[in-house]
Amino acid sequence: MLRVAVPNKGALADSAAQMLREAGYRQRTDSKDLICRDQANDIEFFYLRPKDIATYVGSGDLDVGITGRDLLIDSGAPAEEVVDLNFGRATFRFAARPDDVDDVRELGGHRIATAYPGLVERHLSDLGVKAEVIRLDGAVENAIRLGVADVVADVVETGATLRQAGLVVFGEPLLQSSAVLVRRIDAAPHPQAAQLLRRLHGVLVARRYVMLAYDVPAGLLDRASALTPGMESPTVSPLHREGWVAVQAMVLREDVHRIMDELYELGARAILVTNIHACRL
Ligand SMILES: Nc1ncnc2c1ncn2[C@@H]1O[C@H](COP(=O)(O)OP(=O)(O)OP(=O)(O)O)[C@@H](O)[C@H]1O
Ligand SMILES: O=P(O)(O)OC[C@H]1O[C@H](OP(=O)(O)OP(=O)(O)O)[C@H](O)[C@@H]1O
Ligand SMILES: [Mg+2]
Repeated sequence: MLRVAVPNKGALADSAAQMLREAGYRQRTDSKDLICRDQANDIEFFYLRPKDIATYVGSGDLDVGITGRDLLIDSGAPAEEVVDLNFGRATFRFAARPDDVDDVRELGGHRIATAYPGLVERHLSDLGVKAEVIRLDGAVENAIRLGVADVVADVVETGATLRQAGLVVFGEPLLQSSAVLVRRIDAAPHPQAAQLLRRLHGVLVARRYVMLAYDVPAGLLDRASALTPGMESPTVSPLHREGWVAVQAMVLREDVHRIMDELYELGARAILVTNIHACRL
């Protein structure tokens, strides 16, 4: 049975459970449950703090897990990213009072408060900067106001928390983070892990693409196909009406309205868009 770590609460928990549901797996119905066994798929989910997930996976106690890229790096665990799951996007940045520090090269000798000390220390050592890293559990923006630190290093999503604390970001982001599937480095192949990965890929594709169907005069098929090349090639079926064909192809969701306009101008009609619920490519 495959043992999978899933965030139990916080910024990644709901989206992770939603994605696993879309991939056809059973998920807990009570947010207090810490384990959910999906017998039919031979897989067991363990709900854990996202900060601990890379540690469990790196030690081999669990086979794979969903966590943040920043948390994976922070842990220093022997685990690696298998796929970007395209949710929980955030940047990880330095911030300080305006007109205080505004360049990472000026960080030497400063006190940096963070809940991600492993990530920050690694970054500073890569830059060759010697600073004091103060490990806090959260609400790190307050550390400056309270005189505990001069700089914070934290997750920034909308920037609202920093703004309210009167802080501004400086320097390049340390990292662009998002939710990722992780496994132990050098993990042996596992059939259920391969199935999980295939299903998650299916969800990612189903979210990014829609199915486009339209009718077009056969003489315009080449030009229409160039607009909708699909994955391998569009499906073309005969229509009862002489000289017309029906076409079906996957297109990127973000492009669909532009493509529909172009198809209509070309002469295509009955242009329909439908969602894809799941797929294996
Ligand atoms: N707005 C956000 N705040 C915090 N973390 C976020 C946000 N958006 C995405 N993330 C990502 O979520 C992960 C942190 O999740 P975690 O559950 O530990 O933090 P949290 O939601 O702040 O929960 P808590 O503060 O209750 O521990 C990181 O990978 C981080 O990059
Ligand atoms: O850029 P924003 O959209 O404001 O989001 C980022 C903020 O949200 C998180 O804090 P959280 O509310 O989880 O509190 P915490 O610091 O106690 O973890 C994170 O630590 C940042 O402070
Ligand atoms: Mg938090």
